Amino acid sequence: MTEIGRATAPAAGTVLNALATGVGSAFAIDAHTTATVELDADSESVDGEIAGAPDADTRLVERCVELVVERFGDGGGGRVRTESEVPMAAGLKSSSAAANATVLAALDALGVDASDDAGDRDATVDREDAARIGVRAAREAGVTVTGAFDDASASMLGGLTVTDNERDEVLKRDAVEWDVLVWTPDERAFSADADVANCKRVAPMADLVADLAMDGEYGRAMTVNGLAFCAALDFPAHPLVTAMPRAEGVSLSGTGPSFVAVGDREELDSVRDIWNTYEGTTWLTRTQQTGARRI
Ligand SMILES: Nc1ncnc2c1ncn2[C@@H]1O[C@H](COP(=O)(O)OP(=O)(O)O)[C@@H](O)[C@H]1O
Ligand SMILES: O=C(O)C1=C[C@@H](OP(=O)(O)O)[C@@H](O)[C@H](O)C1
Repeated sequence: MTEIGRATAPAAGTVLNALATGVGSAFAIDAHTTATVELDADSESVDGEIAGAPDADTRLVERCVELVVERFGDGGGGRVRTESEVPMAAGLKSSSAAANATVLAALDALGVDASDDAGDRDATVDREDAARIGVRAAREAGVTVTGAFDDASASMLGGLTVTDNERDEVLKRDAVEWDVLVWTPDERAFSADADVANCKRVAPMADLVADLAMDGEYGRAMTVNGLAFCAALDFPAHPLVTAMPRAEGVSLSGTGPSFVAVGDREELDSVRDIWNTYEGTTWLTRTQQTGARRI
């Protein structure tokens, strides 16, 4: 018998890149990845497919299904297919969105409820733990440096999180209501290929960003993060400088190449006019508060 589950999870933008110190911060945005999982007791393996990207690496989502079946199921394999609005390897946490959607879809196929509502007595796994399954799969598939629990928790829970990626713990969670401007150049930058040694050199700035974020000064935190990581990862500073007078915060997102600016819509519209002259795609979205869910 085949059991089917479906779920969706949002992408995210960066406040603090965790590659310097292991502490990171991210916020969910309104662009989503959807996963459909079919579990089959007679099948021995899990086959992944990414819509529109036949050559992309499917090990992350296959491992997510395997880990869920190992922990909550009774053997077997199946199929997972993702469809995504999130550009892959562009710094917008496509990997976290795909992993979270897949974990929730696999749980859904097994009839396991995932909820972080303390009053929900039927919940078998809370959403933070569900995100940790995706983080484990990302480590095992080799698509991450720190595990990226910052990105995974923001995508799973919605809103903004600050996390310790060595312990996979949420240090702070907050709701943020921002318009978000994104510039995604055409090139791609896989996190696993990032210059980690150079990121570690900017650790004193990462500590400052963490302090600002823990104090709720997210905009200034982001901008300091942007200056530090553009320098460490050799990305241009001009998208930051042009946005700084108008945005509440602006940063390189993750290991790039996308940039994100947050603030008021009218101010971001004028930044958009400038970023529109850059090659690639400039788009407006909003922060997302509810995180991942089954559908
Ligand atoms: N829609 C998707 N379906 C399945 N796997 C995905 C999807 N999007 C991304 N991934 C996985 O995540 C990897 C990219 O991760 P990463 O370099 O961290 O980029 P990002 O910053 O977008 O998360 C891909 O190589 C692939 O393994
Ligand atoms: O692999 C990792 O451990 C991380 C990758 C980066 O994100 P991207 O995957 O978006 O580049 C970074 O922002 C995050 O804090 C940690």
